[in-house]
Amino acid sequence: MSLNSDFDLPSSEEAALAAQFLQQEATMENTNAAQNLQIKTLEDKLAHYERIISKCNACKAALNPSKPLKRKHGSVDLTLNKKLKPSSRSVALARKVLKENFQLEAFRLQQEAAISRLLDGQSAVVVFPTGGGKSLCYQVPAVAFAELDQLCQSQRSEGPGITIVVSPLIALMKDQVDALLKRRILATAMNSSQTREQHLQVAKDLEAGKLKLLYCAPERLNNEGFVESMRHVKGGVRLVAVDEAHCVSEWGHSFRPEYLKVARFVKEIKAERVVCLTATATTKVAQDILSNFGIPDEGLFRTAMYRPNLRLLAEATPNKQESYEKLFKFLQDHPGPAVVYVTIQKQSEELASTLTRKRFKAKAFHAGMETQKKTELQDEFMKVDDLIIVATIAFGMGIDKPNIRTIVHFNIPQSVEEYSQQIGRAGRDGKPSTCLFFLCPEDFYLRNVFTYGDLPARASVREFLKSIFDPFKLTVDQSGSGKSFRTSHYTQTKEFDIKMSPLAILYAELELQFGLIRATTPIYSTYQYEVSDHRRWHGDNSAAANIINKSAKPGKKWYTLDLDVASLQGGIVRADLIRKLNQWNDSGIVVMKASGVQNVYKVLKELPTTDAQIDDITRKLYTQMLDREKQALERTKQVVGLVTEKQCFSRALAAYFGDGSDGLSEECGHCTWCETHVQVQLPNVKPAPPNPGSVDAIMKACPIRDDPRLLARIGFGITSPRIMALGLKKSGVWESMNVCDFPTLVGAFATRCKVDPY
Ligand SMILES: Nc1ncnc2c1ncn2[C@@H]1O[C@H](COP(=O)(O)OP(=O)(O)OP(=O)(O)O)[C@@H](O)[C@H]1O
Repeated sequence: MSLNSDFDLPSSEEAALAAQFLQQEATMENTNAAQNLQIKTLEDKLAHYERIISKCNACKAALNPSKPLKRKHGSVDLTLNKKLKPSSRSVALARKVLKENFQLEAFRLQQEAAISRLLDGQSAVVVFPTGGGKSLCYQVPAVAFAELDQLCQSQRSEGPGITIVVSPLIALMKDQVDALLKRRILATAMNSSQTREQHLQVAKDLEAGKLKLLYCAPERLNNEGFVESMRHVKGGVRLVAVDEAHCVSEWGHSFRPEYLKVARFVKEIKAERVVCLTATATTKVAQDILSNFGIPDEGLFRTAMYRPNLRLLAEATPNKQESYEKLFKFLQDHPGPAVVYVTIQKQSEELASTLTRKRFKAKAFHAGMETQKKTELQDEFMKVDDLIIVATIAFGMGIDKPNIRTIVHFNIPQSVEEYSQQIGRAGRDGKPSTCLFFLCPEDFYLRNVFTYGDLPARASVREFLKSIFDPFKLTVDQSGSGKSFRTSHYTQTKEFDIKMSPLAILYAELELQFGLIRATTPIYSTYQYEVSDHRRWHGDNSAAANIINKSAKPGKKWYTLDLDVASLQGGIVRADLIRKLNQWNDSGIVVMKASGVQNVYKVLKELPTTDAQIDDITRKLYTQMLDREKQALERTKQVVGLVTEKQCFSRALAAYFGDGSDGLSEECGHCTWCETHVQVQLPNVKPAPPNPGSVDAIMKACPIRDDPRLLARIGFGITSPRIMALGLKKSGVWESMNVCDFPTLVGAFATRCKVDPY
């Protein structure tokens, strides 16, 4: 079975691109060509929207602040009284902005309380369900700061400053920015999908103090240039909004190490306040977020999870074939926009074509598809009311379709959080909608493949640490102020058989927990260029140009330059060579592209070098990794338990998130348990014991003896960078023991290899 990662994480080249952009920025200023660039400016974009608005009377009326909307609620005082106490003033200001800039009548849930706390200068954590309106909690303050300063008579000579929104999804950023621009609120995003010109435009807008909101991915916070520019941004950073803030917590279902650095960033840039937003936080995760950002308990705004219009159903089947039959029937009985969630990309393709053959209008959606195709599909889904999307988790974030009538989980979701987030997309219009969760013993295999796939062998972690702590690999910084080392995460995953995401966690722990290193702006190792203007290219006789031309290897069309080799051979610093290449590129002499991202780490403390020191760190890190694996197993149990225990599903879901279930009686009356009082029971299928013949066959196919986990992975069917490199996936023994319990399999190989299982 082929498993493709379906997580739409921002590209690891994101930060590297930013680095390139910042390096290029200095060069651009001196280049005449730069002034001639046809840049699509923020003003262009706004003018475009202005043109649309000017043609539409409804828009004109709604957006024209000189003609205030008729007030439905007479109590809102739109002429703000400067003498009001801070919180009443903040409430009045927030309501004014909501009406005038967002054309909305009243706040929902605890929006008003959270926003006025922020306007009063304090930080907050907002836990609202999907579609609850979290975005307004930072967008309203971002707009309100200018007027707040006037009211408090604390106007800043440099302007009202900006709000930074840290968000993991590039597609989401774009939607939000477009929506804000339509409302004439100046917002933009900095991300890897942008061209260099767009990056430069953002820098200019920042410099001019025009922007109200700037969206970026957490990876950007590793970029020293970005941190520095935010430290000195005009008017200061008034607010940092952390979207998907559950990623901060190691207890969360999608912990992302880069998120741990957000709190440090907030301190370093002296942001005035923070708002952390999430749709899914258990009590433990919410506490983790609060403590990470030093926010007191009263800063937590959490609303009830219970959605009375959602009917939560579950069905257990002995095999997948039965689930198919039941799915067809269910979709026939429940027409309307639907999303069927599956675990892997291949399944989404296969199930979509099966449904099409059965005459349903169904289409697959997953992270492996081209961006344009995904956008088209999302647009189509928004427009029509009879499409079934068969999707992996890649679908849904930012989809704000009010009338999704049905959500089906065709496989077991990763956690209660994921389940809750996905069902939360149904029935946003408040109308009755149905969610069906299929369970079948086969599905546990897939979940286990994911769960057991992340933990590397202990020896791999040790070897990795030994390698990065190697004093001979350290280089003295160009400033002479300290030492640093460079690595390629991509190469290291293969070298040490550690997957990308646990590798990133290891680096983050070394940085944040042990304080040994600090990630800085990543760099490119390889540049390629194609000459467009030979006359000017030949005419450049500078030292940097000569070294580049001497070192670059010609190809059919492109010259390839290994920057380190060129720098070493030519005796010239990398930065000078990059500057020259950028200059050529900017003035149209060459067309350039860069590749081979290298992560750069500054060494902050003396690195451990003795065996005992390295063993000690390995032990600590590995214990944490084992704990994470246990947590992942527990998450599967919890999500299955939610619908297989004798309990009201809605109540159990609310309780999971520590929600008092206001308005929810003992039984919701519209879940499988409440409707039938019959427990959903999974057939009891016991794992098979390891087959000695298959164990022998794997030992024969793979000579590795110091890594029983790797041998067990071959039998179970869990890929790893080394397994891929050794081509073991194509061997006859691949997945030969996928009916066994994975830890038992590791034990069996450990016994055969006479080593410790972990
Ligand atoms: N007070 C309000 N009155 C009316 N509509 C609102 C209000 N607050 C938010 N909305 C609308 O609700 C929809 C969902 O809001 P938003 O995208 O901010 O939700 P969210 O909590 O961020 O959801 P998700 O978790 O899916 O990202 C948007 O269309 C938004 O305009």
